[in-house]
Amino acid sequence: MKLVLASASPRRKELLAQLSFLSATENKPFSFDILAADIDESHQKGETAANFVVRLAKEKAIAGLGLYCGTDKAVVLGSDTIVVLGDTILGKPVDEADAKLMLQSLAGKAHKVMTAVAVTDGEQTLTKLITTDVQFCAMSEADILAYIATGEPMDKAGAYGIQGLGGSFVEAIDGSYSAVVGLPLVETRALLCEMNIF
Ligand SMILES: Cc1cn([C@H]2C[C@H](O)[C@@H](COP(=O)(O)OP(=O)(O)OP(=O)(O)O)O2)c(=O)[nH]c1=O
Repeated sequence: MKLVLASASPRRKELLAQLSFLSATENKPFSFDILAADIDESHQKGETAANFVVRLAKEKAIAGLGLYCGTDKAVVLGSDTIVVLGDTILGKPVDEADAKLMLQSLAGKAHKVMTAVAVTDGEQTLTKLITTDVQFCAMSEADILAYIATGEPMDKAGAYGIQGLGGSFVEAIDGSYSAVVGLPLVETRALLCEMNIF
């Protein structure tokens, strides 16, 4: 059985590699292939944030299985992360002005980070949704501009990375740190166990 990560995210690659060292069935880390599954990530009218993020994770896994060309049977993992502030869903900023608006809206407030993981082998598709509460400290305009100037916000949901410089603005977190970074370790490991990867 081949494990395939359907993701272009370097964070997801690192987190899955971390899990691979805990493989109980063999005395060596399991290997996995990586491919980028490009899907339409637009939100559908009326769709809840939870349904949206789970749907995207599933679509990435299923699209990844369609792209996989190997001869072994594959289990493909897809994941998606969004930031939810009240009724507003924040994905990745489209440009710096968008990043500024996102950070201004998050500053001094609490929001939720939702990460969904899906694994599929073509016969069964399993999903998990993890929601984490994150409290941001107040940010001045200068803080926001300085942070955007580092470039870090641009490829991240909500325009920040808790694992990087953005961690300086995170006052408190209640939930899964790895899920905020992009791949919840405990739940992903459980899904991979269910698919007999561990
Ligand atoms: C909130 C937050 C998000 N992120 C990242 C995780 C995801 O990579 C990204 C959200 O975008 P996603 O669309 O979930 O993922 P992606 O486009 O980077 O990768 P792929 O779809 O190919 O798997 O934001 C952080 O790295 N740190 C954080 O603190």
